[in-house]
Amino acid sequence: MGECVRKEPCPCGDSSDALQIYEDESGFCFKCDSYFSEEELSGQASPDKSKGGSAASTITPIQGDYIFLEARGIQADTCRKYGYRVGFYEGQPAQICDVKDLNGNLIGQKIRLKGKDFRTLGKGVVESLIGAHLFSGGKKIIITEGEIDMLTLSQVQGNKYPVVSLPNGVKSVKKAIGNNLQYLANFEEVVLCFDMDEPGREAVAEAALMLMDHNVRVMNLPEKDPNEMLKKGLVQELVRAVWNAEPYRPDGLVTLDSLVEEVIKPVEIGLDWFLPTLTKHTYGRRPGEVYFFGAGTGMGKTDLFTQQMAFDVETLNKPVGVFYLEMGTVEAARRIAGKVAKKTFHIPDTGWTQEELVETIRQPSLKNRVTLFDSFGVTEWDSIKQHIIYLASQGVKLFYIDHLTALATGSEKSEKEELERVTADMAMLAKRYGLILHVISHLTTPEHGSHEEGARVTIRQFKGSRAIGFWAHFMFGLERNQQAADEEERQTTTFRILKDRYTGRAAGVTIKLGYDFETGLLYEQETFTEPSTSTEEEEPRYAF
Ligand SMILES: Nc1ncnc2c1ncn2[C@@H]1O[C@H](COP(=O)(O)OP(=O)(O)OP(=O)(O)O)[C@@H](O)[C@H]1O
Repeated sequence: MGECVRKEPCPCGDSSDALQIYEDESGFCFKCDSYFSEEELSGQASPDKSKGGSAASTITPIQGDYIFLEARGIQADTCRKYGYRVGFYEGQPAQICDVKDLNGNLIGQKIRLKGKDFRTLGKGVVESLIGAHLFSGGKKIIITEGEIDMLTLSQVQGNKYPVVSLPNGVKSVKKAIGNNLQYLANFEEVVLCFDMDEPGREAVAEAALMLMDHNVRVMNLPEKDPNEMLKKGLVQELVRAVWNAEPYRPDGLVTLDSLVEEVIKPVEIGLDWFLPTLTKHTYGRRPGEVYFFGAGTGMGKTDLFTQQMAFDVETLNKPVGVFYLEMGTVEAARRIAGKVAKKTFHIPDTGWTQEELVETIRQPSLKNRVTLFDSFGVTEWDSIKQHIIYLASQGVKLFYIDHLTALATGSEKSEKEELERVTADMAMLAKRYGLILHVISHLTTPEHGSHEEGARVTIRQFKGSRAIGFWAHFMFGLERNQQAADEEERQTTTFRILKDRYTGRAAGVTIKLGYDFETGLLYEQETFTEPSTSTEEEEPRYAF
């Protein structure tokens, strides 16, 4: 570089002799803080920013007029303040916004053509914050996603307070904010006001991470963006949103304070089981929970499931999704109808008539509320999960899956690994969509005796017990001695609560169930009866 040999006007457009030319014909401008090589000054190359300073542009600015942007509700004065004009670009009507560096030198322009077609003139634009040259520091600065929102927020505050825009929407957040961290440190608060959509929220998280050393606040709007609010006349609400901007907090963290309203509501009782004693001990079934049932073979797991879903559709009026992976849909439908009609429609010659079957199966409560999965041999969890998500989108919240063990076959992973994956995924699915999943699991052989002859069911006998034990909200076991000499004993099932995550109190509770061959129904042998509550208000239930 060497000595300054003369002074000249800078290409940044400053007319004074701010550009010092050195012996090697390179130069430095004290106005725009830019270094220019000899080639740049002789017009052969663009400025080298690595040597410090910003890249003053040599673009030929597009001209235009400052007018009232009627469709947006933006006044001409606001446009003038930010250099936002209406003119023509390449023969098309265009909105043109000047982009200046912090010294006020024009470095480029943003052009908005019809149909959200944006053009950028000038290289440094993507690293700048539009409008930043207007504000050197202060209490707070708002950063918007685009120029129109910037103009909107400035205008609703009387064009008195700092508002700047990302140069190229949310995709420019990294460069524009990363390049202006020092500038933003001149403000006590940085308020982010990006669009209220997924990309906007992601950009907030990205910006907040870069602005960790700054005091970051985030605006929340009832509409998609500030200009939408201005167009709807929600000016006061918009100004209020500026003042109500909240400190940035990553998703997933909530203060107790923000939960107070929810917490003080009465605790809700879940959906009833068909077994009153079970409802009493579990406080019902809650959205987001997964229940696992284990028993030996032929013990009545599917039967119990079928009775529960018949209760759901008939008594609770709730739709159900049925995933019986080892039973045909026709047989499953007959069994569900049987539970509703108290007839064993799946067994011939048990005293039911064809008319009864037809009448039952055509009941609106049944035909409209039961959706069965026709597996065609498909037992992959990922496919079944998609069907569950689809049904959830149609309003089905109660699902019955018989059985988990079938879902773990056919995977490249070991059965244990696959069971762990599927079980964890089920729990996430239930939580995410607020579903209730009832899942049957097979058992390993007990150390002593046999399940089919009444051996006790324990948690560790469930196939995939580690994962099930971890993710299940409740685990239940069914025990019955199918070989007992006494007929009543053969039919009596001990329903055992093995795990209770909700209160911990029900674990160890057993309920004796009898089985009526005529109706094909399970029933509690000693039903728990609630003391009379006729004078009390009804307990709140999950709106489900
Ligand atoms: N307590 C009971 N007493 C007598 N029979 C019962 C009892 N519970 C269910 N059953 C009958 O036993 C048969 C087998 O029941 P279910 O298919 O429900 O058993 P499961 O445990 O699901 O069998 P699997 O291990 O084969 O899946 C059914 O016909 C059912 O109606």
